Amino acid sequence: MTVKLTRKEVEEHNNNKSCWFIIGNKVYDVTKFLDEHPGGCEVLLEQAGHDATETFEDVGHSSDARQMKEDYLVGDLVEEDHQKYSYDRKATSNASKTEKTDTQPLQDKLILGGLIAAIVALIYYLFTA
Ligand code: HEM
Repeated sequence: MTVKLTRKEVEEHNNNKSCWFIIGNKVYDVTKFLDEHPGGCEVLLEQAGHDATETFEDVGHSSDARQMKEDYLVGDLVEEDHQKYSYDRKATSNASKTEKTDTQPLQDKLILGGLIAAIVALIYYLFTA
């Protein structure tokens, strides 16, 4: 079973003896990773006890880095402390993009139908002229 934590509990782990932060409503303990982080320990300590989602995303971490962070997972935030992130909004706007492409086949059919009608009209015109 996953451990459920509150933002308040995470806030207490805000130093180099115990450094936790939140990424995407999940809690990570990076105390042991501080000296290994390729971006340096300072940036991690700045986020200690806070929500590091936006900064983590802004850096554009590699998929290896994303995978790596799961080694430091300690638990999930309780439902009440969940937050909507701007990358969720991005995800929704991507979803509406998908909706747009969903209507694409209909547009394609209309264009194709128009073309066929034009060709039929041309043949009819040639034969009756
Ligand atoms: C558990 C969480 C994290 C893991 C596992 C992680 C891992 C990594 C890794 C593997 C890299 C090397 C480049 C790459 O592969 O993308 C990196 C670079 C970096 N990370 Fe993190 N990181 C974490 C959290 C953060 C946070 C919260 C920040 C906040 C600012 C941050 C800032 C940076 C910066 C500034 C670089 C250097 C980018 C560069 O020099 O190109 N990281 N991180």
